[in-house]
Amino acid sequence: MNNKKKTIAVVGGGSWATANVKILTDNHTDKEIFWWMRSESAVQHLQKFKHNPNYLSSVEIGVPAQNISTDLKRIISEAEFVLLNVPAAFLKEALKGISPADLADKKIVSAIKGIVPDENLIIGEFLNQHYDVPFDHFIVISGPCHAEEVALEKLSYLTIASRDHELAAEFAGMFNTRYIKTIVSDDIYGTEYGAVLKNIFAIASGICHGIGYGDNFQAVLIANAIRELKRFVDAVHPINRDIMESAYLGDLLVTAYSQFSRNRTFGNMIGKGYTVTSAQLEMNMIAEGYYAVNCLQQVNKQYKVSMPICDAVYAILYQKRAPAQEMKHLAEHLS
Ligand SMILES: NC(=O)c1ccc[n+]([C@@H]2O[C@H](COP(=O)([O-])OP(=O)(O)OC[C@H]3O[C@@H](n4cnc5c(N)ncnc54)[C@H](O)[C@@H]3O)[C@@H](O)[C@H]2O)c1
Ligand SMILES: O=P(O)(O)OC[C@H](O)CO
Repeated sequence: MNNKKKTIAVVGGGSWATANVKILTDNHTDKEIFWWMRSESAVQHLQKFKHNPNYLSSVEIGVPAQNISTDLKRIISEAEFVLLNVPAAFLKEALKGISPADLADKKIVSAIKGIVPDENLIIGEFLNQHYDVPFDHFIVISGPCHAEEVALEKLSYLTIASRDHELAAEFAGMFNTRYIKTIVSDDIYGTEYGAVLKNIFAIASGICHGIGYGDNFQAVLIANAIRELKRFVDAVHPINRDIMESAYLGDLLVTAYSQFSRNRTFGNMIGKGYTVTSAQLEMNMIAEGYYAVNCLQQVNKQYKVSMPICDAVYAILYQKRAPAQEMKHLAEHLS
């Protein structure tokens, strides 16, 4: 394992980027952190007051002022590891000034739980096809972990997945803290798609709650959701995986039940009758599952997996079907 000082560029200015900066700072590995975000006013606020003005503003930031910038090319050029936290829907836009040469020889870590719209690619595939990032240089961070609980230093577990076990272990070493434990995996496809799907299922859970279904129904919905998740990831990347592990079932449970879940909150508003636009405006946060369910419909044309929960969410969000009617129809197909 490589013991020299690590350099890492954190890309994104939202809750998860802020939480990851905190974890990296609290971890004791010798490292220098660089941080990019698109908002100049947020950068200036961070440099002056050492807090992100827009997300997790209680977290004190220890990154030196000169290492925080809106110049993505410079921030990336400084680092060996690049940690992406931009919602998938905005990733293309965020990387538009970046060329494959800028990412050559970097280790790219995705903390994103989404699919790139139009391309319909998960992040590892997108970086490989558009930026020549080899899969051996690619790492995924996932698992049941909300940024808000990181800010509170509540004990959490993250799964670090890479085809290169040593690389995953090296990165996990940069993430372990008193309140973060890491699990190493080699299942990048299952980990990425599992995280994408759990967001869609959390929207379904929120919609059902908003309509008025109770805990008894929610339990059945989630039991069906984990089977739907398994069917899909096994079809896309059939390896021997235990779907009960934290990266799959754990992440589904936290997002479907937590008060901090963006996707559940968004779904709840839809169930209560908000339009998609008004729910999005109300939140100031991104529900990845909204974008993902549209992409997934396209991806699943190839695999033809039976996905009744995803189909119901798609029908409500993109075909303007009435939530109560659609969920009643779904309920007849659950077991
Ligand atoms: N929040 C969490 O607890 C958590 C945990 C694990 C993974 N993630 C993943 O991290 C990624 C980032 O999510 P988050 O929770 O930090 O987001 P967030 O909801 O906290 O913040 C929204 C982010 O989106 C950016 N954004 C909004 N509109 C934009 C636009 N038009 N163009 C470019 N950027 C725009 C904002 O600047 C901000 O960085 C997502 O893929 C999410 O699934 C989040
Ligand atoms: O759990 P949510 O709905 O806040 O989703 C955001 C991230 O995907 C966290 O896993």
